[in-house]
Amino acid sequence: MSEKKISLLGKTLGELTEIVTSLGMPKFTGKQVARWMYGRKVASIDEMTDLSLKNRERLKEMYEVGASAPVHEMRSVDGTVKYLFRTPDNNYIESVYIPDGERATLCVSSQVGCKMNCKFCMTGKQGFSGNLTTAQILNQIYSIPERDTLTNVVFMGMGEPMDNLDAVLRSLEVLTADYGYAWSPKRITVSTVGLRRGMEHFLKESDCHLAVSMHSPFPAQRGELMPAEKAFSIREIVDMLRGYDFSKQRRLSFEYIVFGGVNDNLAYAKELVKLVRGLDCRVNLIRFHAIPGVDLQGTDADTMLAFRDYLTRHGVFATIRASRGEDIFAACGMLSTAEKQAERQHVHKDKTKINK
Ligand SMILES: C[S@@+](CC[C@H](N)C(=O)[O-])C[C@H]1O[C@@H](n2cnc3c(N)ncnc32)[C@H](O)[C@@H]1O
Ligand code: SF4
Repeated sequence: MSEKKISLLGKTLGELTEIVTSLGMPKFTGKQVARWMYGRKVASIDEMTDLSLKNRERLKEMYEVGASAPVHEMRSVDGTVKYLFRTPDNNYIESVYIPDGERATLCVSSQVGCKMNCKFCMTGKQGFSGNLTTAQILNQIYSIPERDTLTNVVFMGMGEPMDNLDAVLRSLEVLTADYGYAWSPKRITVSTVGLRRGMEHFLKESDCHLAVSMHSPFPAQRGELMPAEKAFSIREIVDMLRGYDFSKQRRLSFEYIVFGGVNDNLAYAKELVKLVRGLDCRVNLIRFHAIPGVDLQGTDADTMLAFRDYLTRHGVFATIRASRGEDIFAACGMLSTAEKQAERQHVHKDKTKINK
């Protein structure tokens, strides 16, 4: 994305209409531009051939499509592909394409780094560098080669979506509106550590699925793993969620990384059942992807199965999430961290060369 021109990618129909009318074009041109952008997914304004040449030239003076291809990709033996996008300020964000039979899910990032500092997360270790714009969020979906095969999008990449909610909501509007991708909100899941104001706003403004990262049903232990617990605890989160209807289209799930010897015995399963009793939800058990310098490990397959079976027997629908892309820096934030480190070493080497 060039810095000089403004991206059309990420603009809502209202904004596109405002842009074209301010340039003296008729109102309906806004709809035409939206169709070229989100329906045809064009690479340039020149391709918008039902706009007059004069109008395309006028639009090009200040605007561009604003899509930019990934700078790096890593392919796993299991078909998973990790893409790395560069942001204008030379940071990196990751998106992961996960094919699975008839489904193809893209896991997208919402921020560069993250403020939440969860103990087990590589993105958290990076600290926070900035929010992604709506254009940068949508570009991850717009600019991968598999874009036309996607069936689902999950906001489970780098960053905390509820901490960049305006941009996330605008990207959800474009993905679900008739003028945009026209996807059902059932194809999209937004994952969060559980920020109160953000969740309330999200639940009011969107019909997409919600996933809450739980990782422990005990507030004290959760607080050690996830500092956000101290601002709004898992008990308060669950109480708040009881006020919403998840029995119909919208789904509520809890993510639970099963750490060996930390939160994997049945006392935790028992407390989890107690915590979510009466709430329409499911629990996804996740394998931990080890990250350097953190004294946590995953649990074994039998313990994971026993945990799932306990939940299921006690009325909580639970699944074990298949671990994908183990061979390509599976943990979110690993690839972008590696890229940034390599770049720093390169700069360092270049500087030492100059100094010699
Ligand atoms: C990277 S976060 C992004 C969304 C949001 N910030 C959140 O925490 O829910 C998506 C999911 O990945 C999980 N996660 C983070 N680091 C992980 C790791 N090393 N192994 C497995 N899952 C991890 C998080 O707990 C969360 O459930
Ligand atoms: S798990 Fe989510 S909230 Fe926690 S540091 Fe990572 S990206 Fe941020």
